[in-house]
Amino acid sequence: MKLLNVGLPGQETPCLLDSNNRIRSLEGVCDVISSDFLANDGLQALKNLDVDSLPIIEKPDRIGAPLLNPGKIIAVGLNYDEHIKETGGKQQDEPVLFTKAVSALSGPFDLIERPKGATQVDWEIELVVIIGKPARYISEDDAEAHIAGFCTGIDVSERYFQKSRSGQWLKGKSADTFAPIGPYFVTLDEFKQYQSCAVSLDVNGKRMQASNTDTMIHSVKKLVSYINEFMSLQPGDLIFTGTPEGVGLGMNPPQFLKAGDKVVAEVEGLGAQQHNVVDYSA
Ligand SMILES: O=C(O)C/C=C\CC(=O)C(=O)O
Repeated sequence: MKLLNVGLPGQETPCLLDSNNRIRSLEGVCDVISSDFLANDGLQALKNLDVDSLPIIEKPDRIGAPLLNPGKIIAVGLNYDEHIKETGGKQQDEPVLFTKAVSALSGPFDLIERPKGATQVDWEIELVVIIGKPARYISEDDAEAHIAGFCTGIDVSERYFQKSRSGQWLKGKSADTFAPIGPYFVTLDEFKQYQSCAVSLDVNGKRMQASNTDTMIHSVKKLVSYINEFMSLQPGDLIFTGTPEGVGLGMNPPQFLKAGDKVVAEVEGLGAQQHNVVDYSA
């Protein structure tokens, strides 16, 4: 099943994408697709639905993030060899984890806003895991039982804030609009190929990132289990699984986003996002 939320921020309603890629409303059938929806076994309630009877939405006002109100966003750094090389780093003994503020969440066609004082806003296409069931100290073998599905995401990053403002990476990873996800969330039963899908990102029509999740250093199952060593996971929690090579920081000279740029990002099978970049204005 492909699930999405449609509507202006704060007024989203639940929808699904049918087999002809038409958006159909789930209003009155279930609540908005959110951490509460997953915690309340919302996916189970959608089984045996008569999709053809659901009203079609021809022109949605806006497509929102396909999972609202995540309790936390955990992200993985340096999870592809070529990306480690381009940043001049070396592989760490264990996965690198950081958080992104939940207020960074945004929709798949929303603006990416360069925060006040930003000079080095960078792109990072990523496969995003959506947790479906509570998880505590689970093994890699059990990880899939706790995954609801996947979506496309961009780990937008302000490199100066991340690397030169002291302390943890989260300073550069958390501005509003820095975690766009969607356009839809594909449930695990329809997306078993998560460890073998193409990922790409273009800036102003030029391909910057092109890789495949089969080159991740730490697999999705490993990451879910590894994160669980340090914290429990709850329905709706998001895991950004790391970006491959081709970020602006790795270019010579480095290249960053400026107002007016256009970013297109896609994980194969999970849909494409498109964003215009603007500067923060009060
Ligand atoms: O130079 C570093 O220390 C790391 C720079 C970028 C890595 C990153 O942000 C990631 O998510 O991976």
